Amino acid sequence: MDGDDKYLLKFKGYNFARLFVDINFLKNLDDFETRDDDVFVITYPKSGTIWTQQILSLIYYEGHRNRTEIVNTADRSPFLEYNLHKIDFEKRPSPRLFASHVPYYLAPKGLKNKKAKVIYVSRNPKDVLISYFHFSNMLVTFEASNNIGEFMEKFLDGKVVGSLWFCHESFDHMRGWYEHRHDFNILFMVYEEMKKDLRSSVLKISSFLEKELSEEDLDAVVNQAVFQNMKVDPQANYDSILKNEIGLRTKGHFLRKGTIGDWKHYLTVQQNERFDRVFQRKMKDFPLKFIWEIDEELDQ
Ligand SMILES: Nc1ncnc2c1ncn2[C@@H]1O[C@H](COP(=O)(O)OS(=O)(=O)O)[C@@H](OP(=O)(O)O)[C@H]1O
Repeated sequence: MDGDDKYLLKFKGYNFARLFVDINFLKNLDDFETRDDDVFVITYPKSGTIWTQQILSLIYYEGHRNRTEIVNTADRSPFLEYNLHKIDFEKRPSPRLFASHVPYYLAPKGLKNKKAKVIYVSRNPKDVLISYFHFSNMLVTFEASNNIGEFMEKFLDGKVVGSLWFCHESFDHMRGWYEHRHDFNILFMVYEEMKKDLRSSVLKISSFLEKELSEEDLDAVVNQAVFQNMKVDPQANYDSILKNEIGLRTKGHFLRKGTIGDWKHYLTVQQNERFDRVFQRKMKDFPLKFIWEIDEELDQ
């Protein structure tokens, strides 16, 4: 364990957000008791976590879909390792929904019984970078950077919460989960595909969860998971948590832009080329092809 960073806590090679994490919980994470009907949304930070949490909560809770129960998504689908509201996970009724940023090798070993479900969401790392830059500068609990270039170097070095997006030996996020996919009951989702066709994405998720939705329910899920609606929904937008529980350094929102290709507005030609070089070097033998270059601006 690494002890000298104000913001990062390195545990077994992976950087956690020091101010939100309970080290004793981490030490026992391996043996965390999973249930066969648990569902975990797993992501590298800024890849569509709260979006997928919202979709799961809408699929599982009728009272969320029809808005008869007012419960924050953060409490319906809490973070495993960042248990802000000190929820007693053992006392939660099944099925339990969780979100997590852990790499595959730190996931509770119970997930390897392939009963509990994992939904892994990935996003174009350039958009992750831009989203993460804004998020880190906005919150008092993350280290701020003076500019994108400075943040990019931390990101490429894995000196951020979540460590490396890229592949580097075993300490990477995306490759680890992908290469060990046969050990888990896992569905891979891609932010850009969700953005392009939310309805099909919700159907894909509900089918993986073996939760059949009526047309009316499907409409309700899609409608409440659309960016513009989530952004103004206090149950879903985390605004209150950021402002009242975490603390803002500058004004902003969790649901910032929710677009594809925002990196094009921020990275210089040189920064983009450097990013591409690192990407090509580290991902050259990665078998998945990504569809990140959807020009969403044309669709809006
Ligand atoms: N409904 C919907 N549609 C499209 N995009 C959405 C949606 N909900 C959240 N978001 C965007 O996801 C980004 C936040 O990622 P995470 O939820 O993974 O963040 S975190 O890791 O949990 O902190 C953040 O991306 P940026 O807007 O690019 O910063 C959010 O706006």
